Amino acid sequence: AWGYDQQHGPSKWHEHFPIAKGQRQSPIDIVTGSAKVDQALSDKPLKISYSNNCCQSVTNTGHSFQVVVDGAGTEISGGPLDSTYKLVQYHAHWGPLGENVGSEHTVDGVSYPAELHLVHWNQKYKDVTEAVDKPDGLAVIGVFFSRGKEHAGFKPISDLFSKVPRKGDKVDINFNYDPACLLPAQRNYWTYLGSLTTPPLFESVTWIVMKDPVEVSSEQLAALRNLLWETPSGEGQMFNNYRPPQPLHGRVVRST
Ligand SMILES: O=S(=O)(O)/C=C/c1cc(Br)ccc1O
Ligand SMILES: [Zn+2]
Repeated sequence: AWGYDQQHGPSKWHEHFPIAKGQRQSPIDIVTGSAKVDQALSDKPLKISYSNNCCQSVTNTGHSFQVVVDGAGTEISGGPLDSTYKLVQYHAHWGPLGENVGSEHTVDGVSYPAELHLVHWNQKYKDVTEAVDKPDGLAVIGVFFSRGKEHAGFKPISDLFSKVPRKGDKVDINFNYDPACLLPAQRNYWTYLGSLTTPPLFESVTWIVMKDPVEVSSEQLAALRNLLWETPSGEGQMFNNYRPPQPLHGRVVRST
C-alpha cells in the first residue's frame, strides 16, 4: 500500500496510480508574481458557512488525523465555485519537529510547518463517493499553519490526537466545535484546478489556498506527532506526510 517512506512514497505512487504524472496534479509551488488577480473572484465573494455541531469524530487514518464532519449546515459557495459544496472532512500534513517543512503547497518556494485541508464535495452529485473523481467534484480549502502563539480554536482538536495513536483509532467529538475558527481572519486566497494530494490522486479538486497562515504553538505542532504510523523500522511518530510540489503544466493560479 502507498505511504511516504522511501519504498512507497510520492516518487513511487505513479506505479499504482498513473495519474500521479497527470496534467493537473497537486500540490504546486504558488509563484505569487505569476498569480492573476481575478476581479470575478471578489464580485462573487467566497461564502463559507459552517456550523458548531458538524464535527463528529477524530480518527487516525494511518496517513493523517481526520475530523469526520456531518455535512449538514456546512456549505461553501461563490469565488471560483459554480455550485454549493459541503464539508465532509478535514485533516493535515506536517513535517519534523522544529522545521519549516511539512506543508504541501509552497509559496515562492517557501514551506510552512503544516497545512490543514478542509475537504468539500459538490452538491450536484448524490454523495462524496460520486463526486470524488469528477473534474468539479471537490473543493479543498488549504490553510497554512505557522509556528507562534497557541491557537485556542485548534486546542480542542489537537488535545485529541493523543487519544487516537494508532491507525483506525477513533474518538467522538462530543462538544460543540466550529471549524471556521481554523480559518485566517483575512480571507484572501489563491485558487487553481488540481488534484487530491494522496492516492488515488483524482484530478477533481478546485483548490482554494488561503494566503494568510494561522499561528499554532510548537506544542500544538508537536501534538500532531502523538499520532503514530508504521515506518520501515516499526511503529513511529507520524510526520513528513506531505507530497512535494508537482509540475504546473501551464495552469494559471488566480488570486483575490
Ligand atoms: O489531501 S487532500 O488532497 O485534501 C485529499 C483528500 C481526499 C478526499 C477524499 Br473525499 C478522499 C480521498 C482523499 O485523499
Ligand atoms: Zn490533504
